[in-house]
Amino acid sequence: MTNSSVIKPLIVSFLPTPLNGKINVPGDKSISHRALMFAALATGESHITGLLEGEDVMQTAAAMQALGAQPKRIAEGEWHVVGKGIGQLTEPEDVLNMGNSGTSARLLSGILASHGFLSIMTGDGSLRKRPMKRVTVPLSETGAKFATRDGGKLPMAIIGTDHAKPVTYRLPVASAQVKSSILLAGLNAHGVTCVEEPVATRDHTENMLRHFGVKIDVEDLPEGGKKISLKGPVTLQGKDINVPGDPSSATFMLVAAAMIKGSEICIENVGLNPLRTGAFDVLKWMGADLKILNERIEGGEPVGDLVIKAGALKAVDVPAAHAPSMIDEYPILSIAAAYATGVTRFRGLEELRVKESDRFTSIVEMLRGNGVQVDIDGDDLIIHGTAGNIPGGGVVVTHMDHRLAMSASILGLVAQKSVNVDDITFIRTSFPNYFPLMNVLGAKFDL
Ligand SMILES: O=C(O)C1=C[C@@H](OP(=O)(O)O)[C@@H](O)[C@H](O)C1
Ligand SMILES: C=C(OP(=O)(O)O)C(=O)O
Repeated sequence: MTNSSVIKPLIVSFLPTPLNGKINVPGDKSISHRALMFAALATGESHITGLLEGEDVMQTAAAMQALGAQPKRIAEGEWHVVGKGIGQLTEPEDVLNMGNSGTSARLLSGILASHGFLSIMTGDGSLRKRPMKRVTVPLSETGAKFATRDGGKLPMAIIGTDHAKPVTYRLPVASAQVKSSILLAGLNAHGVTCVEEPVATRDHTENMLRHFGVKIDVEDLPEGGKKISLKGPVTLQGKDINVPGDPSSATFMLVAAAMIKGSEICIENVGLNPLRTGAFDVLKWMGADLKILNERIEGGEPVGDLVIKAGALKAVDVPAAHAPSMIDEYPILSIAAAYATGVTRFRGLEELRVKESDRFTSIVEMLRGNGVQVDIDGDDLIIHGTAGNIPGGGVVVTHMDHRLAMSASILGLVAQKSVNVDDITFIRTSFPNYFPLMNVLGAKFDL
């Protein structure tokens, strides 16, 4: 199901008792999407463990199946994929529905650009508002043709080509989805595909392509950022992949435990790719007692266990350059900032406007609607901390945005008056067992 027909509101009240315990969060969403896509493009079979079975990733699985690969669920989080090989996907019989998932839509567009058949892609009411031109413009240089609604929105028709030309492109926005989309088109293009990113973004595509046996060159640019190139066409060899816990999901629990007096929790086996852990730095800058234990490398990605204890939080000034490494964490960090003492400034948040909702505006509405003063200065958010006294008492409109819904639920646990979250259904897109896990820690959500 992609369009939520049933809306589920939730009223959340102050939690007077601490959070405690040890949990594992589900697999990383970014890595899970890539694991299914790359396994489908590989020659041979791949075995995936720890796969996130949230709705977004399940849309990717369904799309790869519709394109002729055979992803099969064996047990919880354990999947077996029979790949088709590069250039060997087959024309889908029906529209590919990407649901709420920008990553599925953008990355798959790249794959489809260099396959010589027609595909039609759509998404839910949130995804149909999100910009696709950021991928269709560079991907058109392969020779593929794109027809979109309303100047660059889904639904979109893609006429791919078996004779894709390699693209050279400098990203105008810091986006791992755009970077990945171009690199994936390059897998079946003849010649060198080259992407320059002015600021480094998550590099799971690069890491996992290497894991599947693709030679990929990454250079640091003298002015900052990176240049990534690969020479196509390539062959991917089926592999085993173990997906680490999602650091973006873990951050919800970390922020809750940092704020709720007397709490101490441990989250095991969390991905610690340095291009994903900006929020952990920010929590430490805010004075949170956060420790990373048992750091190790698993399946080419760093992982570790996170231990956090509640304590006083202070305001922070987060530079724009930090945004790509914590881009999905601003909604929950905005709650930490509202709870902290002092005035926090988050700089350079323009990319927040094109997520599942316009998160820039959604955050402002969530906080102001619950008695927190927020100022806006261009693309910067300025949050006036309440020193632990968030008034609450408001309604949070979540706009089909899972991260807004989870953030609002945590706001309710620490606010003085109950918070009414208008719809929690979209949480299933990235974190299906969010409420049960929070309740294991002692959150007492009444669903
Ligand atoms: O590549 C990815 O897996 C993602 C990249 C980010 O999007 P952008 O590339 O649009 O910044 C992030 O917000 C999204 O949740 C996942
Ligand atoms: C932005 C997100 O995902 P996507 O772009 O894949 O919809 C997210 O999970 O916060």
